[in-house]
Amino acid sequence: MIDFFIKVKQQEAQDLPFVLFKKPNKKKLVGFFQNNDHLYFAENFKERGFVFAPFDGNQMLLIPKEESVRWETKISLSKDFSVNDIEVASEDDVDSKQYFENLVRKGIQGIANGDFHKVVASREEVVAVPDFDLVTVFKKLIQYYPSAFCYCWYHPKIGLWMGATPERLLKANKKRFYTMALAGTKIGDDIDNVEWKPKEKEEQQIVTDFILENLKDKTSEVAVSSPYTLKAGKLLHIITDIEGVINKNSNLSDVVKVLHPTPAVCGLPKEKAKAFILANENYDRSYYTGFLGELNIKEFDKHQSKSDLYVNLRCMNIKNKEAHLYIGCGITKDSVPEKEWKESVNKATTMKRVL
Ligand SMILES: C=C(O[C@H]1C=CC=C(C(=O)O)[C@@H]1O)C(=O)O
Repeated sequence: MIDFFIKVKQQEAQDLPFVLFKKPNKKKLVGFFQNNDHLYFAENFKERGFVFAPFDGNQMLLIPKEESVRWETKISLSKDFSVNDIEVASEDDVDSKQYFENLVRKGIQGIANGDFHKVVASREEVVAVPDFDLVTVFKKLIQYYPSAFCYCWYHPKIGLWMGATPERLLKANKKRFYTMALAGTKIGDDIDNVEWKPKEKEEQQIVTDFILENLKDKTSEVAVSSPYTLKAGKLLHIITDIEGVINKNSNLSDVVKVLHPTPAVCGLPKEKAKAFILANENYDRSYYTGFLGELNIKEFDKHQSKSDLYVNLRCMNIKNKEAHLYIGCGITKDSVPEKEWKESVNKATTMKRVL
């Protein structure tokens, strides 16, 4: 069998769609290589393949299982992969900083007016990448972020996206499901010695409550963990695990509709926060804060099909020798615009480190 990355290069040379991905804390790298350049869509979550869905709208792209070949390989993670911290906030950022801080202020005002409890404000940052090489960058991504879902997705009619996300949207195996409530951000890597402030704890509890409340009539036997700290590169977040059973009269599609877009990427209540985002952010989120992953995939030796979907965070779109990075921050009544800007700068380094 030829080398996995030679297969990737061949697919790239033929300008055909593909996706490469590695799940959190796993060493298996998987590729779905589509046989033609059609654009396929998933409509009802009954399809099989790899789905790539935008933040807004229902056009979920699909690399169908029956129109692609699946490859896998084992990767070895080098133990001390040293990641240099890079200075990112510069004078050039003054306009973006001002724009973003104003957006945060508007969000805080919306909360004060009672329009919503929480909203996620985001921005786009463009970095020149004249010598971009997909395989080199993807290899760094999987080395730097072993605990993330790392992916590289390409379609000649849509473009190239890459990311390393800490947020799982939904894992479903027949009727059993798992999801997480994620919120709060701190710089650091010591998960045992982190002190979360009441503001962050409260922000995360709101997310857990939202998920439980909204899944109530679609699921049963729901179990909830205590909140704990999750490491995502140089950042830490609070998460709560939630699992249970999807009711007989509900299905995967119903559960995804409840969860997406999650309060970690949109806000609460969902529709009002979404309307604020669409009206006030000065760019189109496109696939950032959408979701992606395997849909109804049967593993080699097992008979059950599984879906495993992630939220498209800490990601970038490569076009015309530029990397478009996307970064967002959860805004609550206690947010401070300058601090939220700094948090967005820290989050942007997740992708900048691999470029
Ligand atoms: C929206 C993003 O992060 C979300 C996920 C975790 C923590 C978040 C926060 O603390 O604001 C965000 O809700 C992003 O990284 O672009």
